Amino acid sequence: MSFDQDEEDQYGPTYNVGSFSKDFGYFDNDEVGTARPEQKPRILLMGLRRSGKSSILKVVFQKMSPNETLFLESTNKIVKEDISNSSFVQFQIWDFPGQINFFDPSLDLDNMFGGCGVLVFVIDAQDDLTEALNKLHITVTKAHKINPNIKCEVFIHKVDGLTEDNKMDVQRDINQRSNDDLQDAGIDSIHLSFYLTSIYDHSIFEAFSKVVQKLIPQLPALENLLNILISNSAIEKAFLFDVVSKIYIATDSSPVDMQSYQLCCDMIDVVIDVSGIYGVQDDCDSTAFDSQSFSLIKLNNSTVLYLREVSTCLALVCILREDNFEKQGVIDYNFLCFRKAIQQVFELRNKSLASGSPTDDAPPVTNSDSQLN
Ligand SMILES: Nc1nc2c(ncn2[C@@H]2O[C@H](COP(=O)(O)OP(=O)(O)OP(=O)(O)O)[C@@H](O)[C@H]2O)c(=O)[nH]1
Repeated sequence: MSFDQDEEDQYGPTYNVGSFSKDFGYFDNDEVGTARPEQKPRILLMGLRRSGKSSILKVVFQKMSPNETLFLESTNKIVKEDISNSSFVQFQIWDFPGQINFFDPSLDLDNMFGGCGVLVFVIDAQDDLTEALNKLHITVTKAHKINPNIKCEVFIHKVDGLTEDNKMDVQRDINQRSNDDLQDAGIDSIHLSFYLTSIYDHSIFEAFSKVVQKLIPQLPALENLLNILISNSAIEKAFLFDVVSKIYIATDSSPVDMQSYQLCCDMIDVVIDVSGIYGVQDDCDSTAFDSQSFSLIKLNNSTVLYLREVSTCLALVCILREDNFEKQGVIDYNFLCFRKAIQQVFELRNKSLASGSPTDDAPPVTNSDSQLN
């Protein structure tokens, strides 16, 4: 695998996001049911100028380091980014220029908002909020009028510059004012979700994980499978990761704490880096990983991090107590059942993509396959 791609290669439209390129050979691509661009769900990134939209896109999906975003130029036209990392992670992101004017007659709002899955509105928490809140109100009301199914997510961004108390105050303020504006306008059918984000920590990855999950109709089936896996394997927490972007597409239903998520992200970094250096031999067709690949890290607090490859660019990362890992055979057997079930969900999704009809169907999930502990 080569890390020395030139700039153009790195950020051009054909760039395969992340240090984890497909030619790495981690996975075989047979399972990727690639959707046509027009079939892909769409995420719109909107907000005032300099609020941080392009930085978010570059940091999460193009592995730009946060410091490099200081040199980003203003976006002056809509930038469309195709994300096709795995069967579940397929969507388009449209990055809008901050100065977009919804009253400009040349703008095709129907095309912009119609058929769009999620609208992410970015607010710079370190800037004056009034203008941002006005723009948020105009944007969500227009979007909702055209597409009542659109999900509206608000990133309260650049919170790295705020103290913990300040963060809470700003979130409460934005939540209150934006909902008051909607109520004053007599609109109560728009639900806004709020996230505190920064590109300088994992918060932006966590927030984007939740946004992407809203585009995955099979999410309840994935969560159910993870619940069954952890309860039968004495696992504390399990994430299903898209290893390219490090967003998690599903987790079990126990609450996510930031520290566990960061630990799992760091583990993926370690695995990718070590594999990138030692995994692939030059001029050789052999791949760094195959379906038997796994990684195990023991921490000095009697906790184990366990990573197993699931399918194309998807990995299961679990956190469990060292004592419980003594029954690794049971965990591995349960994992194989889990992977088989995930593949069935994949197949169903691919079938629905091929027929062009989106479906919420997922195979019935039972825990009869999993071996009880
Ligand atoms: N402190 C801090 N700065 C950030 C963060 N995200 C982005 N920035 C900075 O904000 C500035 C503007 O970022 P851009 O990504 O260009 O903003 P934009 O919303 O795309 O701007 P337009 O293209 O003009 O609409 C850059 O200098 C970034 O480094 C963050 O989480 N924290």
